[in-house]
Amino acid sequence: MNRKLTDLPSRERTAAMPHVRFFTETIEAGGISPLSFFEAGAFIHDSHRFYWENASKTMTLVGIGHALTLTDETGTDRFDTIESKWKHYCEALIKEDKDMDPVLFGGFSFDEKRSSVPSEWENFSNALFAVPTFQLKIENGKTLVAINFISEESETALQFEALRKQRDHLIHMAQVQESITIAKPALTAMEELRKEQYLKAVEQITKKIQNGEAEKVVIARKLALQFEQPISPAAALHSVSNEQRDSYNFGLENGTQFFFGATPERLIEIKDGQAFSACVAGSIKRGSTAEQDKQFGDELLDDKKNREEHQYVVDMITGVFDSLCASYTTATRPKLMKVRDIQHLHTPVQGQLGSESSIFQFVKALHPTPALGGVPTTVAMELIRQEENLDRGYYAAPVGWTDASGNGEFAVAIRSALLEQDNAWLYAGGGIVADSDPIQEYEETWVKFRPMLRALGGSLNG
Ligand SMILES: C=C(O[C@@H]1C=C(C(=O)O)C=C[C@H]1O)C(=O)O
Ligand SMILES: [Mg+2]
Repeated sequence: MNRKLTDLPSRERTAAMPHVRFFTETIEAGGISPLSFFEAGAFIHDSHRFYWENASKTMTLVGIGHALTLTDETGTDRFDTIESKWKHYCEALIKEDKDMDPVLFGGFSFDEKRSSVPSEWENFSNALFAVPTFQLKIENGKTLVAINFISEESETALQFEALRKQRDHLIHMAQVQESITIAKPALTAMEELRKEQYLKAVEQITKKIQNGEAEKVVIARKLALQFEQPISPAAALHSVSNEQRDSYNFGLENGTQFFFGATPERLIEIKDGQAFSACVAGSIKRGSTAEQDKQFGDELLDDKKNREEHQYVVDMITGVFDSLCASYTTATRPKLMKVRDIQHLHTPVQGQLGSESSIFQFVKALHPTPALGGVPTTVAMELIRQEENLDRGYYAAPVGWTDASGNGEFAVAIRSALLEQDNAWLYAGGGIVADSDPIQEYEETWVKFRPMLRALGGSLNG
């Protein structure tokens, strides 16, 4: 019998949850691909899985099942609420040195004020986080699998033993699995939802900015796709993971729905006392030859409208770092970030954590940056609600993970889609400033739809 399971904590862990114990047990497991593990997870916990691959491809995380689910419906307090609940559970964690840290994975909705009009996002709370029952992590050439288990009962040995059997079964299935079904079912319909309203919104916002009501506002739109057959979450992830080698590739399963994407935009990473963020705003398409690609890139670096879109983001993110970090550094001018389908202006920001700061405090202070909201933030949010009139759900919102040591990373969930069986909704937007043009913005959204259209097998318009 495992020592940890009989070793009752000698003190009450927390006032709020006196009897809770949080067990974790890690083993090393060779020869598993993360996607096979994710797919094998469907036999155990279809409906509760997640996937995360960071942009530098140094770390992959997969979660199967929920050892703990944290949701929150309150508006502005949701970051604090999730953080304090998570901290309570971390105090009850019983862990040995060989065990990896359990992770809490999930996301927040873009807007804490959700529209009362029903949408495809109805089943997503303002915050939806979970500690997976089975956690796979691949990092530094090591594949680790953990069981996480939270219980209020005093006798847990039998339950834990049952979880070990499930874990072994899961690992076995992932190891023997033939390759994942990657066929892309035929697209049977694609609808541009409220295209005219989108064009009108961009025009209206541009006027309002010219009148001095705001400086920048991001406006988005959506596509609805229908396929001949259901697309499995594993197949969708297989595509993005192969096609988008420089992005954060993520997936969050919620019942029969799967929110996934390939985003180039880091919101915040906390690693060993350091904080890293990225200003990503200002866009141009990739060229079809190396020469043309460079020409487009140079054009973007010199473009007044795009530099303005970008600068608002730099000002805001450096402001947050100024208040939450002991010290920080940033480049004086943007560089180019090139991902498969698009190039962006990019300014990294890095700082030394202040004593009171935490990853959730950064998420709270940063979201929404003017890359997805606008300037001033509250005015921009009101204008988005009025003019865009779209339930963004988790599109453009923070999605990511944190662990019991306070490390973690959140990306901004753009270049994303919500998949449900044979239906998918795709979202894309752009930063509107005083000299924006509706048709050019419309074309920019087509470039931003490309990663998800490519992944799902839709036509690459625009
Ligand atoms: C809004 C999106 O992307 C954002 C808007 C950009 C722009 O307008 O240039 C660029 C990157 C992101 O900050 C999106 O991809 O949907
Ligand atoms: Mg733009």
